[in-house]
Amino acid sequence: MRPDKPRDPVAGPDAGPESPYPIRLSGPVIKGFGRGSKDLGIPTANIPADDLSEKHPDLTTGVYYGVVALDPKEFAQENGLTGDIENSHKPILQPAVLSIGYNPYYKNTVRSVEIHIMPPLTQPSPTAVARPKFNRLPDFYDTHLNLLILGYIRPEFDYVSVDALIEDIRVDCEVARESLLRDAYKQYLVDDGQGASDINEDRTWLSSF
Ligand SMILES: Cc1cc2nc3c(=O)[nH]c(=O)nc-3n(C[C@H](O)[C@H](O)[C@H](O)COP(=O)(O)O)c2cc1C
Ligand SMILES: Nc1ncnc2c1ncn2[C@@H]1O[C@H](COP(=O)(O)OP(=O)(O)O)[C@@H](O)[C@H]1O
Ligand SMILES: [Mg+2]
Repeated sequence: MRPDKPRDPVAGPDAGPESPYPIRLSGPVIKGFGRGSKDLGIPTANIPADDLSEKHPDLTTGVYYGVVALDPKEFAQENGLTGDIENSHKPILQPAVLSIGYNPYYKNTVRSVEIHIMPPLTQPSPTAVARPKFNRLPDFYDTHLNLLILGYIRPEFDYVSVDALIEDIRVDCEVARESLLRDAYKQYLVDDGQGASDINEDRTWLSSF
């Protein structure tokens, strides 16, 4: 059960991702149990755990933050910065919070990798308030997704109620946002021309489909 302790506002070192991060995972968006939207009001794009099992078999289960991109050939997205429909070949890099594991509240028997895509960090955070409306895009099942995991937030827990689970995920969104807003992490989302070559490489990888 979740310990009754206050949560830290950020996770991971301010100086930037520390080994084993960043971790690259890819896959097509698959169907989960259909609970994210229906029970929680929090859609999560599920990808197969195969890539994780192959490349990082020892990665601990838990909640993480990072950056995702969706293949623009399969899913055309509105660019949050301009309001234009982005039909070009340039994918949009988006902040994300994710869960890797067995969802103890639901007692799953197979490990899932589930990603909630958050709105651009330039927009006000919808999850800064209690009982928020979580970010919702049009469905993009089967779309190829690239994910760069940048840091670990917490272990998975069981909860006394669905409301307690939703509230903890709301705080996860805030922790992910504040963590990604730090200078050493922002560069994974936005090319400011100052990024080190390894960060530029990771951004290029994110956009490669
Ligand atoms: C950021 C985040 C944190 C989560 N933390 C937990 C958790 O601590 N315990 C848990 O049982 N499930 C957790 N979940 C998983 C939800 O229970 C899961 O998203 C939901 O069951 C939807 O599953 P579905 O995609 O199969 O429909 C988390 C999900 C997200 C996005
Ligand atoms: N912000 C978002 N983050 C992740 N997926 C989203 C988002 N908005 C819409 N979706 C869509 O919702 C689907 C996930 O909903 P969910 O209720 O978790 O169903 P499932 O159990 O099939 O994963 C994703 O596969 C995606 O197509
Ligand atoms: Mg899901």
